[in-house]
Amino acid sequence: MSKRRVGVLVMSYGTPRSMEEIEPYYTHIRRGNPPSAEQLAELQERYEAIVGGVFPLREHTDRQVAGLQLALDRLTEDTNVQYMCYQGLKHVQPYIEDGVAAMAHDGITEAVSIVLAPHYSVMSVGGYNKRAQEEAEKHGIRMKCVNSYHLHPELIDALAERVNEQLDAFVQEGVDREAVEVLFSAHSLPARILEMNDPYPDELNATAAAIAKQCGLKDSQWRFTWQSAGQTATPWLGPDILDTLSTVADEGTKWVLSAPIGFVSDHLEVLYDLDIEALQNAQNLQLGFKRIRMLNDDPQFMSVLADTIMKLDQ
Ligand SMILES: CC1=C(CCC(=O)O)c2cc3nc(cc4[nH]c(cc5[nH]c(cc1n2)c(C)c5CCC(=O)O)c(CCC(=O)O)c4C)C(CCC(=O)O)=C3C
Ligand SMILES: [Fe+2]
Repeated sequence: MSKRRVGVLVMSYGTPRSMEEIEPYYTHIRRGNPPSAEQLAELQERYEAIVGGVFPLREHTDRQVAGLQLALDRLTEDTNVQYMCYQGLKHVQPYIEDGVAAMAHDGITEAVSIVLAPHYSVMSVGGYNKRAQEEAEKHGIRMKCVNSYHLHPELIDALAERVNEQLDAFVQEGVDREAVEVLFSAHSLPARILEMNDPYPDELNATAAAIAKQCGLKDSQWRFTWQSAGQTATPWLGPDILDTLSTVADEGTKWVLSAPIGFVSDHLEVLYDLDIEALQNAQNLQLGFKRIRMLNDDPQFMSVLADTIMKLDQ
C-alpha cells in the first residue's frame, strides 16, 4: 500500500556560509538595501567574535531538520502517512521558495509548514508563512501553516529542565537558588506591533510564566525582557536586557540567569548579544551571569515539532 505523502517545510532565519556572504545576507535582511560600510563592518566583527570561520546556526538547522525527519518517521511507522521534510530559509539559500519548489518537484500536493521559532508575530513567523503560502499556491500545493507552539507541554518541560540545570549550577557554587533572578528574553521588534494587537509579547510572557511555574520560581524571581533590538529610528519593544541588568543590579540582585526563550538554536543573538555583550555588562555590574543551554536538536524539541505538525495535519 502506498502511503499518503505530506511535505513538511521547516523554516529558519538562515545564516551566512562564509564571511564573504555576510554582505548579501545583510542586504537581503534589509530588503535589498545594502548596509553602509560601517554597518557591514560592525556585523562582520560580531560574527568574527563568535565563530572563527564557522556559522553554527547552519549546522543546527540542518540537524534540526534531520532530527525532525527521524522523529516523524518513527511516529508514522505503522500509519498510512509519510512526512517528507524540506528546508526553507528566510534570508539565504535554500530560500523558503526553494524548499516549496523542491516539494513540487517531488510531486507533493499536501504540506504543512513550521518555523523554528515558537512565538508568532506578523513581523516574524507571519512573514515566513506568507512567503511559503504564496509559493505553495503557485505550485498547486495545499499548505497548512503552524503559527505558534509556545505552550506545548514538552517545550515547557525542555526549557524548565534547562532553567533548573543552571539554577543547580549556581547552587553548586554556593549561591542560594532563590537569590538568582531569571531573565527570560526574546528578539525585540518595532513597537508598532502593539498597535496591531500582535500576539508576540503575550505569547512570550505566557511561555515565561509557564516555565517559571514549573520551576517553582516566585513571581519576584523572574521577569521578561527584550534583546537584540535594531539600531533604527523607530522605537523597539523594551526594556532591553542591557538596561534590565542595571535595573536588577540596582534592586540588589547579585546573580542572573539568562533564558532566551524566543530562540531555539545557538546563533549570533545568543552567542554574541548574550554570551559576549550581556555578559560583559553583567560583569561590569558585578552580577554573576549564566545562560540556559539552547534546544538545538534535542530529541524533546524534535518531538514538540513532530507533534505540532501531526496535530495540524489531522
Ligand atoms: C523576531 C526575530 C527573530 C526570531 C525569530 C526567527 O528566528 O525568525 C530573529 C532571529 C534571527 N536574526 C538573525 C540575524 C539578524 N537579524 C537582523 C535584523 C533583524 N532581526 C529581526 C527580527 C528577528 N530576528 C528584525 C526585525 C531585524 C531588523 C531588520 C528587519 O526589519 O528585518 C540582522 C541584521 C543586523 C542586526 O540588526 O543585528 C541579523 C544579522 C539570526 C541569525 C543569526 C546567525 O546568523 O547566527 C536569527 C536566528
Ligand atoms: Fe534577526
